[in-house]
Amino acid sequence: MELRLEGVSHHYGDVEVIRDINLSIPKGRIVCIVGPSGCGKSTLLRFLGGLERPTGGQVTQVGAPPEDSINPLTYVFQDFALLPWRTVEGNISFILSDHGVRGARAEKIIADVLARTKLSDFRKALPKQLSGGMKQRVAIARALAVNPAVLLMDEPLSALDSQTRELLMDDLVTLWTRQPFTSVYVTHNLAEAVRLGHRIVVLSRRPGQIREVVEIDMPLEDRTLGDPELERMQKHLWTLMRAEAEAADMELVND
Ligand SMILES: Nc1ncnc2c1ncn2[C@@H]1O[C@H](COP(=O)(O)OP(=O)(O)OP(=O)(O)O)[C@@H](O)[C@H]1O
Repeated sequence: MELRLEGVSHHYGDVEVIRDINLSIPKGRIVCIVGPSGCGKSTLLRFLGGLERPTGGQVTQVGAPPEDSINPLTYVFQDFALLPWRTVEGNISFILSDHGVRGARAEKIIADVLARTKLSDFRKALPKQLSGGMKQRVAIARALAVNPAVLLMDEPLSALDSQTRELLMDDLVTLWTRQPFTSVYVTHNLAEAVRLGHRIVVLSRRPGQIREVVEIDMPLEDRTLGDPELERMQKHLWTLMRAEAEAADMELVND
């Protein structure tokens, strides 16, 4: 299944937040969306997930989700959003049960996603016993458990320290390499974008418009920290964003 945004625009009251976005999210690819604060990244993600409708244009799903997809459009948020009173496996079984998946089928899925996210030894732990990085692994495991057609990630690593971010990026690359998934990944962090994105969409500040779409051909598993080609890409992205970021910063200060 692919997602497409066609001529998408949006106003909140009199405020125009997004203008004429045309974008496709190809199957099996990670599309990163970067841009200054308030340019509409999270709003676009809500449109893609069907949580909100744009005031103009269309969001379309092309093709059917995989037959075994339990929840075709699934989010991962910055704040993990785990249920504190449920264990790691309890957090995953809760979502599965909510979609009618219980018993042996749920057990099999839980064992699989815990193994894929290196959490098998932590299945009985409570969220409060886990580090931030482990909590986000649980949130990723929970999202993968419903086998989404498109995984919608909103700043998933922003609450983590830089070392933990590196580890989680490695994990995401390993997960994708073993079993490619389709994802839209919103981030402020350009290093994350060049590490994880097959396609990077740079938005201008409000109203968010596409300034440039950067494609990176290098396989994800070859993208190592400090790679000169990736650093060059990152610099290019920063050149595009710098003036917009400065203007957005001033706007916030003046608000
Ligand atoms: N429900 C709402 N009602 C009114 N304005 C909103 C609403 N949601 C978002 N906005 C405004 O729309 C603009 C885009 O917001 P959005 O959260 O999508 O931006 P963003 O690029 O994700 O920002 P950030 O990088 O700071 O998270 C912002 O100016 C925001 O204040």
